[in-house]
Amino acid sequence: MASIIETEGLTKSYASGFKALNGVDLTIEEGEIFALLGPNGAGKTTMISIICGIARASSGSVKVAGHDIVRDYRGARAAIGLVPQELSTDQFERVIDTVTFSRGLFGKPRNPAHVEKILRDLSLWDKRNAKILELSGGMKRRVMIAKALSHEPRVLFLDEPTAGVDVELRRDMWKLIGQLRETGVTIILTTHYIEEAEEMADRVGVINRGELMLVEDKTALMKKLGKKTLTVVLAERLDAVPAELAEWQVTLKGDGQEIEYIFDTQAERTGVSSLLRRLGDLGIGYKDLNTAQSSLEDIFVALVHQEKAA
Ligand SMILES: Nc1ncnc2c1ncn2[C@@H]1O[C@H](COP(=O)(O)OP(=O)(O)OP(=O)(O)O)[C@@H](O)[C@H]1O
Repeated sequence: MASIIETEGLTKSYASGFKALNGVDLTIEEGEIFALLGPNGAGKTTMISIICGIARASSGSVKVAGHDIVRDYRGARAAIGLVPQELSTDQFERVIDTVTFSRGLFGKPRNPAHVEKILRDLSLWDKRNAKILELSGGMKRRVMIAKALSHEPRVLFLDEPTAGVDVELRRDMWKLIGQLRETGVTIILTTHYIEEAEEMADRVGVINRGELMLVEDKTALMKKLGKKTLTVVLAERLDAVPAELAEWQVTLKGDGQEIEYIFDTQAERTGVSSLLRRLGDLGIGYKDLNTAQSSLEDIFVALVHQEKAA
């Protein structure tokens, strides 16, 4: 795969002297969905703003589709569609007009067929003549995406696409992002919702205090850093965890019907077989066993925690 965005040594110090980004090197491959995860104030918006040419880096460089964001701003910017966190569009304007106008801003010739396609893809065609203020929150967000796609960008930035939306709408948005990817658009999203990265992303970058702590393939990351939970479904319920199981630090779940044991998949000894042997020695029978991978959330919390401790 070819890269579509390359940042090198990206650093941003605000006028206050605060360093919001500190030497970020990142390459985004064309066609992938990349999730940038980080706590509040980590530097996500700062990073997007610099890549999109809205803010200037203090040092370092950004290339978008081969165009330097400073020396060839127009070329770089034309390759980018940005869906900002906040809705920013004239409330009294009609849907079709605002999308058509956005396209014009990039100097692209009128293309009603393209605008129609976007509106249809985003299920906004029936609402094309509605004023923005007449739309639901979810529709307004989709209008923002339609605007960002109006000039046929190769990369779409979504800054917290589902912040503050209900679960159903969030799922719709995920589906939509998946469909957009099918069209070949590279998608970069920032999010606080780990499940969003887990659900959507091909690769994940974790940023904290202006530094990119890791960039990794999502599944590899979950495997590498993840822990697993073993649930032992007991033949008979227990009132308490027997003292003989203390070394595994198991917990009793499901009203005493299950024992839960968390283990490190990478450890030389996971403790699983010794735990099962001990259960056998104690005459504790079980009906079923299952294991589950821990979530990206656990990984993320552990990472940020580790860094704080350091
Ligand atoms: N114009 C500015 N002047 C000074 N400091 C700023 C400015 N803009 C952002 N910052 C600081 O830079 C840091 C990174 O902010 P940024 O908005 O990039 O974080 P974020 O990761 O997007 O956070 P959130 O998830 O809360 O949106 C924060 O500490 C913020 O206070």
